[in-house]
Amino acid sequence: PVAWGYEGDIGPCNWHKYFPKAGGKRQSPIDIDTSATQYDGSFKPLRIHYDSHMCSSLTNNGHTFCMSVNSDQCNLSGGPLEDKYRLLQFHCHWGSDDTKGSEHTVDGHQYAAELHLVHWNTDKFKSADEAIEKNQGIAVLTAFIKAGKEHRGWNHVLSHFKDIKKVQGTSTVNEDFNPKCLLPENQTDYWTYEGSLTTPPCHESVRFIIFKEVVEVSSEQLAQFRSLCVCSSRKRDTGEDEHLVDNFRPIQPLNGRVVKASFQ
Ligand SMILES: CCN[C@H]1CN(CCOCC)S(=O)(=O)c2sc(S(N)(=O)=O)cc21
Ligand SMILES: [Zn+2]
Repeated sequence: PVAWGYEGDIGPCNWHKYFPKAGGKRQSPIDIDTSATQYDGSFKPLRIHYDSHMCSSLTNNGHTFCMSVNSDQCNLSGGPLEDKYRLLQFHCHWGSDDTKGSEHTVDGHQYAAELHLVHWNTDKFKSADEAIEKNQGIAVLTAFIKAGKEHRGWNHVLSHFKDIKKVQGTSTVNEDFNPKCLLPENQTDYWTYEGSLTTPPCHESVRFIIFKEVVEVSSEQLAQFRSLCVCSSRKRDTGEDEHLVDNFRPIQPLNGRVVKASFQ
């Protein structure tokens, strides 16, 4: 597999050389210009049904932490979606400090981090591997994160981070944990548009659903995101660990796409 990252020669400006979709016309993330969004009154209520007995495993894949879920009871439908989608995994993007880290921006404002709950279309496709390449294959529920009061739900995830500090570390999460607790209270106000995976291979298969309400976590909790390392061994020369930070892709051209709003 081709190595890619967020800085230097393997950074986002060069992804298109090995991952041609990265140069496509409906790429993500984007800036949400709230003066140009269009209210769509036709959306049905979003239906987010997760069970909390889903056993899952947390991995550091060198690009983010990834909580993979293997429960067929975690489903998403309604809102702008025509089909039923199943939760595959969730992960985040964050910065080297609290002033940056989100992938999408709102009127040019970047948040400290961004949560992605990734779902695949089980009505149209037989596997996630198939769905990630197809239009309408993926739906990503997205919440912005800012520094503020401590978020107790996040501690269930962060308590496993010591096991995944190094790349390819994996930890099994068995306790009753429902990822719905990571979403904002208001789940009726969101923006939505058609985009892509924000990492290689950048398939243009994603419907983003981005909540307007921002979730607060403490600065100490954000610092724990930054405790993850990007490699499995110590850096050769300095002997220092290289920490996983600024794992967000720059915003991409809208190319005429319209961002819809579920609220006026
Ligand atoms: C580091 C690789 N990130 C990929 C991994 N997956 C692709 C391969 O899937 C195999 C079944 S994914 O579909 O889970 C996915 S969603 C997003 S994002 N940031 O746009 O929400 C990135 C990625
Ligand atoms: Zn993501």
